[in-house]
Amino acid sequence: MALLEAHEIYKVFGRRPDRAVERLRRGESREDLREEGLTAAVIDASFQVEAGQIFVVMGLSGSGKSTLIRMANGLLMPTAGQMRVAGSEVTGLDRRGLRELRRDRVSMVFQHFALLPHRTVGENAAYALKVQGVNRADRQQRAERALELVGLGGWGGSLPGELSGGMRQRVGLARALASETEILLMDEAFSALDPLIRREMQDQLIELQHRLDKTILFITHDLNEAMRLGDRIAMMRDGRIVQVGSAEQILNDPANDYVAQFVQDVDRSRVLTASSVMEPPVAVLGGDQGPRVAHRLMREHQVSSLMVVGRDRRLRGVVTDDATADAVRAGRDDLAGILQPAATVGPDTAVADLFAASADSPVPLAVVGEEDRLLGVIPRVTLLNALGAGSSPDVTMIPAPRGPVDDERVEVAR
Ligand SMILES: Nc1ncnc2c1ncn2[C@@H]1O[C@H](COP(=O)(O)OP(=O)(O)OP(=O)(O)O)[C@@H](O)[C@H]1O
Repeated sequence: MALLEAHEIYKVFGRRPDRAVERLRRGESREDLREEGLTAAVIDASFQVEAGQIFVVMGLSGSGKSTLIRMANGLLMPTAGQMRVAGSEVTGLDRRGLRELRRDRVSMVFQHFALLPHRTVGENAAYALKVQGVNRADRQQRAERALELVGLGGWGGSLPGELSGGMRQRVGLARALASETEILLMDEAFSALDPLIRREMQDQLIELQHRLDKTILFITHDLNEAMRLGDRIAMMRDGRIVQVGSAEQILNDPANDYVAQFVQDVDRSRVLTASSVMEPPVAVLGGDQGPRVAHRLMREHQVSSLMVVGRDRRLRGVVTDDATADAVRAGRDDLAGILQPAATVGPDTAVADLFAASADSPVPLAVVGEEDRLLGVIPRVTLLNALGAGSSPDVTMIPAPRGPVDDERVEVAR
């Protein structure tokens, strides 16, 4: 079940917003309403965030992102539609329910969170806990733990003025983490930072998310940030969500011209991963097969190398046609001596890093999952195409087969 779910949400600012929603539902446009001084900030937005995901809402200024995220913790109430957080409907909560929601379930990090300048970093990190009435010893302990998580262990006694911008942002993050809620809302949290520090914070957030398994709703107007962080991304335009998908889906299959135009300058080679350019191997060789079978398979499939997997599907290495032909001529009946180690990458390796990983090897790159199980191969030609992926829109995209190599292909070799 989704941990956070928005269902057909509308938010209209201005007089008689309910009637405005009816008009929008009947097909009137945002501009029609604007002429009358009404702002349709969010229009018919639906999405689901699964537990443990980073869900990014991305859009230009004024597209409705902040309004949307504020409805996830009840800072704003939808004009129509439902927002459900951890099974409870935010719209239906009274003041006390909302207080509990913000205390126990959802904390928020802002772009410019006001650190209290005369309070120490530790007191700032513990601030939300103090407001919640957590006792002093507990809040100190939780704040210290949170500061350590963001790399500020030992800074608790300093004043905010003694910290750099990036460090202050970490205090804001620590403040949210100290609440120990399962959901974090982050509104342009890194937008005020220098590019290098921003990247560092993004890396740290990804790392923290892996470690703490938080569910994060992250707002940004920066597409590269969205692509780096988002397990899923909702693209907003003029109050509407125009596409929801993974970075790869949005790059490879933009829902409309607007999204296509938006993503055209993205460095694809950094966003696309090995799993999006790999292909299933035409055939693989069982580890207990000999050079004869290898030779026949390579001829049949007109390939010059074969990946060799054990019965457990783990990659054992690769054999080439030259070596195999020699072994057949020499009358050998096992692969010993001709099996070479294959160059391998994980499915999440960025396309930009594939070429280095191939170590200039003439055989395809093997993509392996957990325990070295073969997921697919990336032929040289794809690698060369993918190298130009940063600049060329027509990089070869091959649908990613997920999971292990299918049985049929392994059987060929047996
Ligand atoms: N309290 C409000 N009263 C009236 N209009 C509002 C209010 N809050 C937001 N709006 C309007 O709603 C629209 C969406 O604003 P919102 O702040 O959600 O967009 P955004 O995508 O977060 O943009 P930004 O990145 O600039 O904050 C804008 O036209 C904004 O002017």
